[in-house]
Amino acid sequence: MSDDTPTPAVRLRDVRLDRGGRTVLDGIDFEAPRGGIVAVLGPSGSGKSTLLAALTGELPPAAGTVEVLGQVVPTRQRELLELRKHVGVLLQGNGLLTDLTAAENVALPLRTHARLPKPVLDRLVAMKLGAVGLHAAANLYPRELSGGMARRVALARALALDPPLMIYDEPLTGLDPIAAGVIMRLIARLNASLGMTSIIVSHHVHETLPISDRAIVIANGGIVFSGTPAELERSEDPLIRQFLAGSPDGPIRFDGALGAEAA
Ligand SMILES: Nc1ncnc2c1ncn2[C@@H]1O[C@H](COP(=O)(O)OP(=O)(O)OP(=O)(O)O)[C@@H](O)[C@H]1O
Repeated sequence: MSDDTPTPAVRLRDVRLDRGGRTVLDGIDFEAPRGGIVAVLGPSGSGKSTLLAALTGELPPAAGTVEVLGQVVPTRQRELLELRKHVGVLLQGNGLLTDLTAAENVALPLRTHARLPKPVLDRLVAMKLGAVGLHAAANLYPRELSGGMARRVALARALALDPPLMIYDEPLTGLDPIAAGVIMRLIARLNASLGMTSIIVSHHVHETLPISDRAIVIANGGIVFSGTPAELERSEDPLIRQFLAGSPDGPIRFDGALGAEAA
C-alpha cells in the first residue's frame, strides 16, 4: 500500500463474535473507507448491535482482528478510552441526562476529556448545537424536547470532540417520518461538511440507503451482501429480496427470540 492511501476508518478481518457462549457472527470481512457513509443493515437479532459492540471495543472478537482508525481495537481499558475519544457514538435512546440542559449535556464530553476555559467551552457547545440546528434549545431540559430534538442534542453531544468516525445505532428508532427525514439529512450533511466517516446500524433500509455510499447486510451469522445501495436494490438474491421486502418467510432464518417462539 502506498503512503497516500489512507487506512480505512474500520477494517474487520475474518472476525468471529461470540455472545453468551454462542457464535453470533463468523467470517466477517468488512471495510469502511474514510469519508463515506456505510449502512449496516439486517433483520432483528441478526447481530448488528453485536458488530457495533466489536467496533467500540465493548466485545473483543473471539477470532480475527478489528481495526478502528488504523489501530487494532485495544483491550486495555486506558487505551480503549483513548481510542473512544475519536469515535462518536449515537446510542439508541439518546442517553441524555435528564437533570441537565441540552447545553450541559453537550458540554459533558468536553468537560470530561478537555480542560477548557468556560468561554471556550460555551462557544464550542453553541457551535455543536448550531450544527444540529438547535441553538435556541440550549437551555431546555430533555423533557422539554420533542423526540427529534432530543436525538439532535444527542448527536451534538456525540460530535462534541470532533470524532473522525461516527457510529449511529438505530438513529431513527421512535421518530416520526418527518423527524426521521431531518435526522438522515443531518447525518449526511455533517458527514460531508466535517469530513467524517459514518457507520449507520439500522433496520430502516429505505430511509438509510439514500444517504449511504455502501451497505452491508447481516443475516444468518454473516455478511450476506456488501456493495453499493444501487447494487443492493438490484440484487436478485432471494435472501436479499426477502430482507428488502421485510417478509418473515424465506431463506433468512429468524432463529433468535422470534424463532424460538414461532417454532
Ligand atoms: N449479551 C448477550 N448475551 C447473549 N446473547 C446475546 C447478547 N446480546 C445479543 N445476544 C444475541 O445475539 C444475537 C444478535 O443480537 P443483536 O442484538 O446483535 O442483533 P441486532 O441485529 O442488533 O438486533 P436488533 O435489530 O433487534 O437490535 C441475538 O440472537 C441475541 O439474542
